[in-house]
Amino acid sequence: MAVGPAWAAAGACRRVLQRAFSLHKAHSVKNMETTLQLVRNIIPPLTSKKHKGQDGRIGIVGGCQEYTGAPYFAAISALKVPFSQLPSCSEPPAVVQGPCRAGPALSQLLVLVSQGADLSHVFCTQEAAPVIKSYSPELIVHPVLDRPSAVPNVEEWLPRLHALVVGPGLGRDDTLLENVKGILEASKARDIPIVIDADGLWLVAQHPALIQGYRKAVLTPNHVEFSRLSEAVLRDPVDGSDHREAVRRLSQALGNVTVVQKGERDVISDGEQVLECAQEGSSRRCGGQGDLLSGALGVLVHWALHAGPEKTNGSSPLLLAAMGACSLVRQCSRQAFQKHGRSTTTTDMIAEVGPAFRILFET
Ligand SMILES: NC(=O)C1=CN([C@@H]2O[C@H](COP(=O)(O)OP(=O)(O)OC[C@H]3O[C@@H](n4cnc5c(N)ncnc54)[C@H](OP(=O)(O)O)[C@@H]3O)[C@@H](O)[C@H]2O)[C@@H](O)CC1
Ligand SMILES: Nc1ncnc2c1ncn2[C@@H]1O[C@H](COP(=O)(O)OP(=O)(O)OP(=O)(O)O)[C@@H](O)[C@H]1O
Ligand SMILES: [Mg+2]
Repeated sequence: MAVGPAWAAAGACRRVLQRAFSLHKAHSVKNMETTLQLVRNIIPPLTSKKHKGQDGRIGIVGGCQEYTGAPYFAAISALKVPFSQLPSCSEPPAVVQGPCRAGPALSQLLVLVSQGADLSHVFCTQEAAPVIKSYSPELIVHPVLDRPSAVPNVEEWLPRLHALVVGPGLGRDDTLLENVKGILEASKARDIPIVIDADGLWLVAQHPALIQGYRKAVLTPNHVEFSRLSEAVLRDPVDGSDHREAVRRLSQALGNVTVVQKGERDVISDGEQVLECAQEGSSRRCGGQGDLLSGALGVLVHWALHAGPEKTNGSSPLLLAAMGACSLVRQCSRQAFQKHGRSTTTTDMIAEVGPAFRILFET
């Protein structure tokens, strides 16, 4: 075989590409670390002065006859995202022997730790409610979504909710979707941050005006949901060769609604900036990981908007929240996979939320 100039040129080209890739990688890692530092800023401090519910009451709109797991995963992950800025000691909270900073007494500290991230409400159909309740006594479950009075029933709770996650396990029944339209309108009127996932994205693809220009919305499409949305909104097929530009375009076309495209790397944009989350996760692709992301994101969106510009240093709060939630889920996936390998399920990942949070945000 002739090994001549063509081979040498190919080698040189490969080296240039490798170098470019590693530079890009190093740059992304640096950017990610800078962004994660800002994410740490938005996490509310743990104090004994706060009351239950003050750091996040999250509502999940979803759960029907077929899907009860998805709203449970979203709600329990919202509940498990812990308060941060715990005592500056290395032990995990479960084994904290006493307050490490002058502050709350041990009993108070343990109460606060065990509260996790306050309260999670699930608004689901009547059939789904007892099932979801039976998964966890910690969730507050409202069997209202298929009632004619669904919208006013949910509206009653809106003044007490800090963020809404719409879509996990919602299904595509027309009556339910019609009710969810009303819930979205009512939530927007109250300026409540909204994370939209799964069948909520199906609804948005049918009616993009529902969310158009609402700057407190974050959409979290997977690969298929992203294509569906892009085709509905941009009316042309997705350019698979440039994920970053595709996500930026969709966000911009929706009036700068934040979009998180989940995948091998998560691509996040508010129509202006584009971030990538390349936190190491795992190759295990069990169902429910996206639900974990949407629930955690509900909490982080609230924290980010609440933190104020001095904490976010001019960055978009929703981009920071998205970067935080994506990193957290991928870290959970990595840790769960280290323990359970191919048998990892989303339940194993939920058990990692606390430890993963500490590794990412409390170091
Ligand atoms: N335990 C529970 O209760 C859970 C309930 N869930 C709930 O289910 C509802 C429907 O949600 P969904 O994600 O299954 O949506 P949908 O549009 O029907 O797509 C399905 C098809 O799309 C494809 N596909 C998917 N991803 C892809 C990818 N990355 N790359 C390529 N293809 C991909 C794939 O097609 P296939 O490979 O089978 O041809 C798949 O079959 C929703 O309410 C959700 O919350 C889930 O949250 C999970 C846990
Ligand atoms: N190829 C991949 N490699 C590593 N991580 C991935 C990959 N694809 C998705 N993820 C991660 O898995 C999580 C869920 O993304 P996924 O695309 O599975 O969502 P989903 O399809 O909506 O999940 P669900 O089953 O909950 O509906 C995200 O945090 C994402 O970063
Ligand atoms: Mg999903």
